[in-house]
Amino acid sequence: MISLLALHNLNCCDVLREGGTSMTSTVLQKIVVPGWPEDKRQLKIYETSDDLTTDFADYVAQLSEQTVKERGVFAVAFSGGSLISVMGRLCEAPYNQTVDWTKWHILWADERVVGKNHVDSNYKLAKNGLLSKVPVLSSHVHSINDNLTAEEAAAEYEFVLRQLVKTRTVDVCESSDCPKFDLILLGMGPDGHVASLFPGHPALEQREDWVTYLTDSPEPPPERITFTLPVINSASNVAIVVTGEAKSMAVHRAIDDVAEESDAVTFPARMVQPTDGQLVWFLDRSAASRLQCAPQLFD
Ligand SMILES: O=C1O[C@H](COP(=O)(O)O)[C@@H](O)[C@H](O)[C@H]1O
Repeated sequence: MISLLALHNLNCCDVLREGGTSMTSTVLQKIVVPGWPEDKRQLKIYETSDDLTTDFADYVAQLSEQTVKERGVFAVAFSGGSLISVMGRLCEAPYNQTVDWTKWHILWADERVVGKNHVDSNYKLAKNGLLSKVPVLSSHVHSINDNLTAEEAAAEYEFVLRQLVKTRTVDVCESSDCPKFDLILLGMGPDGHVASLFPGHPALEQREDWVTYLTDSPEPPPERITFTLPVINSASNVAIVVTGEAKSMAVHRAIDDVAEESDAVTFPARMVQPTDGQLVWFLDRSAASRLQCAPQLFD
């Protein structure tokens, strides 16, 4: 694994190069960025997608174990897209045996307003790719009601979330009064969208509701619901998983200090900044290939 402990607002980077002896014999590099607490923001870059999926599975399994010890449950929000195939490693040994799946409560950070059997359903993707292969309790899987309009589905999903917060199945963030998920898992589109928060879309500005809706998503299908930024940024842990060269420019705009000034407040992935929680970016080498904060990786 090539690992960077790198944070936003990079001015100068103190680069430590260490000999790595992981299973794939890659080199470990750390970029320590002044001004950012190392324990709050991490950027991890992997030589191969296999390295990434294994380390990501370790990360999720460790958070699950630690949170179940502390709270008795693990409240996690999934996204759809390529993230689910990365999560596939969790269905394999040792994770399928060692993770306490019965303590997981699963919601979706975003969902397409289509039937649960529809090819575009994020629920269906997760069910086929993970949930049908591990002993998660069906009563702990909180998917949207697919018989409603997008507006109704968002309102009902927020109601479900409020009930889970009342019972502290999902914790509460004291400072924002928002749900405080133990872990929110995000992918990122080539345009920088996370969950279904797209650049320039009013849903990105929503600060009141926990769950909002779109009927004009720039990417099909048009009708979606999504967690709002305050909910994402209130989580204890947020992971953003990005692979492939096609997203390298978006990765650069989301992370590098040289990104356009306006990106700081309009580029969705860059706006994921947990207030008190921890953020980890998981990138493969291709996705990281335009990162200016780490050119030495690609010498
Ligand atoms: O539309 C969506 O896209 C993003 C990114 O998907 P990816 O396949 O490019 O990784 C995804 O995270 C989100 O859940 C989904 O609804």
